[in-house]
Amino acid sequence: MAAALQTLGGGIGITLHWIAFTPTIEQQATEEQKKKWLKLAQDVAIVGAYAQTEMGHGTFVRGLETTATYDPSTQEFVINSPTLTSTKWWPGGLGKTANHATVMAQLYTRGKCYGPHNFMVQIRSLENHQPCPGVTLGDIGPKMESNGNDNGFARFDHVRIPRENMLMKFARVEADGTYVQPPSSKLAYSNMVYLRGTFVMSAAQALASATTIAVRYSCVRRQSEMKPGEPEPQILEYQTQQYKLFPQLAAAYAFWFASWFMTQQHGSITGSMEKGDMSGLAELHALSAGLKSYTTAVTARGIDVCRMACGGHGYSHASGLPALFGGAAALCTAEGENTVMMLQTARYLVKCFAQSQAGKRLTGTVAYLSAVQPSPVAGNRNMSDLGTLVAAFQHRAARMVRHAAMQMQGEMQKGKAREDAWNSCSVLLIKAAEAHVHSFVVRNFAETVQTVEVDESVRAVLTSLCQLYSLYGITEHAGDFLKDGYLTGRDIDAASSHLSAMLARVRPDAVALVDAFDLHDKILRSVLGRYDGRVYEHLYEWAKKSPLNKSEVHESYYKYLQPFLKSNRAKL
Ligand SMILES: CCCCCCCC/C=C\CCCC(=O)SCCNC(=O)CCNC(=O)[C@H](O)C(C)(C)COP(=O)(O)OP(=O)(O)OC[C@H]1O[C@@H](n2cnc3c(N)ncnc32)[C@H](O)[C@@H]1OP(=O)(O)O
Ligand SMILES: Cc1cc2nc3c(=O)[nH]c(=O)nc-3n(C[C@H](O)[C@H](O)[C@H](O)COP(=O)(O)OP(=O)(O)OC[C@H]3O[C@@H](n4cnc5c(N)ncnc54)[C@H](O)[C@@H]3O)c2cc1C
Repeated sequence: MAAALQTLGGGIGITLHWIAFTPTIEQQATEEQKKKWLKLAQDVAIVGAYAQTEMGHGTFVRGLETTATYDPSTQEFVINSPTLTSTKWWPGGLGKTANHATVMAQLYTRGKCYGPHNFMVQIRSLENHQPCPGVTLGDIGPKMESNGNDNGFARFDHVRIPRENMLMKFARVEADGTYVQPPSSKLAYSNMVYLRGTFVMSAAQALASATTIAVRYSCVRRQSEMKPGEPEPQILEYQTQQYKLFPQLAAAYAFWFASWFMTQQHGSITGSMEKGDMSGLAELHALSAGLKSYTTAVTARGIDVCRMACGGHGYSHASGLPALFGGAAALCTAEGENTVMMLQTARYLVKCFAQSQAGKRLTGTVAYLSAVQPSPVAGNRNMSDLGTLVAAFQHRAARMVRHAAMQMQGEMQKGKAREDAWNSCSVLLIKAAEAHVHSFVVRNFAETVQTVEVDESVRAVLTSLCQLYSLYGITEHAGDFLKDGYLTGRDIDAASSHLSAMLARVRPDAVALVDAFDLHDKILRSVLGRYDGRVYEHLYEWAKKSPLNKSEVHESYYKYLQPFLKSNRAKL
């Protein structure tokens, strides 16, 4: 049933039921509430949306305007949309599919506001799917991509729900209206941390799909003459084509491994939180926010590189690449806009740097900030050694975090308020946070290829891929490594030479590396990326099925072109 709904498309969007609505019940409902709603959601006996974003606020959750006001006389919450901008706007499935929603609203009780909390609201009748009394629903209209998903809007006109519909695992409102504090006010945001973590795998899978399509097509496509008189080569023989595709292929593996770490971290830290230990929440938030931002941004850019590497046919929907790009572009905005998320990571790094300056030994993903020497030790480094490459990325990140933090401290010493100093250093802060996440991805990639249980021949290929990913990062951001002399120009030249060698070394395994993603044609939905490589036959068949080809002479000829041609000819 769920699969059927999933593929129904055309105005039916059940994705968010699975990735946001159901996990919110799992993470924010009490055991009692889970008994009431979780199985209904898991069996798709109800279909839900995660209704947090409003027309006027998506990023600034504390600025949301929807209200949930507790009425102790009836022990109900009154859900209301007080302004036009408080209209819930964007939630997937909200327009036409969902009959329930978890609604994020400002909680008021006894005349005081306690900030955003989640509430379960039935929005459509289970009998006839009509909107419930006081609820106005609709679709927000065509989008860049994913138009099968009915991202919708909702307005609430003093809709009453039982007190028990507030998801009360962390915070509670008693029958008399007493508010009971949660261990952390940010626990109401916990499902966003979870979802951001899943975006890392979504990015990896999207980049894996795009590189599968582009690498396979680059073995089918023959074009031009590499040597006069010789047959047209596979375009994958061109070094420029390898330089376009193999770093994206390496990034797909890097992000795949990063998502393994993210999943493990999320499970471990939320497990500790279940026992009351909140100490890991800040690192989990910073890591999920930074990884989500970094991997989705690189993925969206990488998919477009793959699209361009396929020439004209890459621009056709037959390739599957425009749709992949549109989906990946959504990942850059949804679940926390990328800039805002990277600034959250920067906020955590500045805090950790200050702790390190005060003598605290840092642990976890920021441990290197304590360990890295501020003064560079230039010298002829072995740029093919993974340890050397990891150390270079950590040095770069530590230097940039230190620079941004010191810049901010300097602004405040000149008398600027902290918020103003933050804003005037935020570009530096973003770059430092990106360097931090990049160094994490490189280190995690290197540790994974060195420890994963695979045949040694496979380890050798993965090691080459990790070297390629790291060397590409160093050459693309050479200035960051040269700035304090940690790497020399000779090191950068060596990195470029090794990168060229890695392109040639990965070439023989490129098809095997994309086949290893094991993406069925039905998932890839790409004529160019077909497993059987029969691109041209299927491209022609695909085009013939275009709606425009239903008639030999399209009706637009008779309506527009014919009279236009006629009147132009009459003037000759
Ligand atoms: C190719 C595949 C195609 C698939 C296509 C799919 C398309 C996408 C599918 C749909 C999914 C999308 C669903 C959604 O978008 S749901 C809505 C998502 N919305 C957001 O993510 C909102 C983002 N904004 C926020 O999270 C917050 O407003 C904020 C930006 C983090 C700011 O919060 P706040 O103002 O409260 O906090 P401060 O910045 O002042 O920081 C205060 C301290 O709180 C800590 N903090 C913040 N957030 C968290 C958290 N989540 N967990 C833990 N701690 C948190 C922060 O670190 C500060 O701590 P400090 O100690 O420094 O004070
Ligand atoms: C495909 C898709 C699906 C979605 N699904 C859902 C869903 O199911 N449920 C749901 O609730 N929401 C959903 N959303 C909404 C999404 O969560 C928001 O769009 C997202 O959080 C961004 O918020 P915003 O739209 O307010 O952007 P804004 O924050 O208005 O972004 C505009 C610009 O302002 C900048 N900016 C904002 N704040 C700051 C700051 N503090 N510092 C620096 N720059 C800043 C941003 O960087 C950005 O450049 C979806 C969105 C999309 C595109």
